[in-house]
Formats: sequence, structure tokens, C-alpha cells
Amino acid sequence: MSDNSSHPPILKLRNIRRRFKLGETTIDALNSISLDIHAGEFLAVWGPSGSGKSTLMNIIGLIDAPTEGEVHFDEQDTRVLDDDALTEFRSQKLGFVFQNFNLVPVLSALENVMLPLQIQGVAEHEARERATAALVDVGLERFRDSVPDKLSGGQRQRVAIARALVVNPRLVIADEPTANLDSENSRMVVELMREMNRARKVTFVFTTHDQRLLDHVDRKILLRDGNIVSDEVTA
Ligand SMILES: Nc1ncnc2c1ncn2[C@@H]1O[C@H](COP(=O)(O)OP(=O)(O)OP(=O)(O)O)[C@@H](O)[C@H]1O
Repeated sequence: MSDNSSHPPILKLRNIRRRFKLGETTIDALNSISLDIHAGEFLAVWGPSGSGKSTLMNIIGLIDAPTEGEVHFDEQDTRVLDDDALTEFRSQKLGFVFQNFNLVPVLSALENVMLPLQIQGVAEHEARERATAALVDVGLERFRDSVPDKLSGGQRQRVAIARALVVNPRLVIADEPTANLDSENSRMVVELMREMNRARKVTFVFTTHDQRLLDHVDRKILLRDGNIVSDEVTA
């Protein structure tokens, strides 16, 4: 973990509870979770299926709101933000990487990477330049005109990482980024994220079941039954 604990955290969660109601049944997906994420961290959340990893990532990504508790992002208490403000906040400050890549199939790699910039209202020529630079960074410039179907799984995930990074987000959230990749592509994707973290100080938080990915992290948080059972700094 980088030694920046004197700076305010990017993300501060306090006493987060997330409860789902399914008819008569209540599911406590998260119970009183508190944690801080600081700039520069490379952090994994792991734990068994159903332990609350995706629920936690949705709350960190400001996609879902907790039933109880506080989420502060860059010292902003997100409870006071309305839906439009939250959408704006997400598009400016967060990058997302998904296990299924979530690329738009009819768009080229370059157009996929341009999308978040266009959503922000960045002019076409600037969006094109920045997206091209992001594809160079992930080593895929020569595939800029290829649609996702023509790319391997590992290449698709690298396009998705370029798309997440092109907005210079404060935090990149990756939910099981290697779940659909073979071991060689998983290794490449992890190394790429690690390189972006070390060289560019990009802050990553991701979920994983993959022990090889856990070997590369600075900090790992183990969830079980919606509780943090360990929060271990390994670097
Ligand atoms: N939208 C929802 N409605 C009802 N229950 C939900 C909802 N989302 C999650 N849950 C429940 O909350 C608990 C935690 O689920 P979550 O998906 O966060 O776990 P997970 O650790 O990400 O699991 P996996 O590794 O299988 O993806 C589970 O019992 C799940 O069934």
C-alpha cells in the first residue's frame, strides 16, 4: 500500500449494511462494513460465493446504495447526491471492468474506448486522440479498427481496461476481471493492471477467486457472510 495515509481516502465506507428483501425473506448481504481505500492501492476483495463481493463492488461503484451506513467519495457524502449527480460522479471518477468485458459488439475497439469520453461530452477529435493513446498503453493500437468478435478474450479485456482508464478515473473497479480468461490471458491482464498501478498510480479494487491474482496484490480483504474477516496488507 502506498504511504499516503495522511491524505484523505478516495473512498470511505462506514458501517455499511445492505439488506435485500425477497418476499418474506430478508438477506443481509453486507453487515456493518467499514473500510478506507487510498490513492495508489492495488486491492483485492475475495471470499466464497455469496459472501457479498459483488454487492460491495456495486456500493463502491456508486451503482447501488446501502440500506444503512455512509459512503464518502473524495470527501463527498454520496447520500446527498441525486441520481443525476451520482451518474455524473461515476462518469468522472470511476472506471469499470467487468468479467464479461461489456464491450459494444458493433463498435470497433477504438470506438468502444471513446465511448466514456463522448458520454462526458469530450469533442470527437480529442476523444479519438485520447482513446488511441489508451489503446497504445494496453498494446492494442493495431487492433483499433477490430470489433470485439475479432479479438481474443484477453484482448477484449485489455480494450475494457483502456476504456476504464481513458477518463483518468480516481478509482478502477473490476468485478472478477479474469473469470472468463485462460491462465495465460489472466496473467497478461493482471500484469497490465499492475503496470498501470505502478507506473501511472491508478488505484484498483477488484474481486477475485483467482489465487494467482491474489499473489500480486498489496492488500486483500476477505469477506464471509457479508463481514470483513481479514484485511491484510501484503506489500
Ligand atoms: N439483487 C439481489 N436481490 C436479492 N438478493 C441478492 C441480490 N444481490 C445479491 N443478493 C444476495 O446477497 C448475497 C451476496 O451476494 P453477492 O452476489 O454480493 O455475493 P458474491 O460474493 O459476489 O458471490 P459470487 O462470488 O457468487 O458472485 C447472496 O446471498 C445473494 O443471493
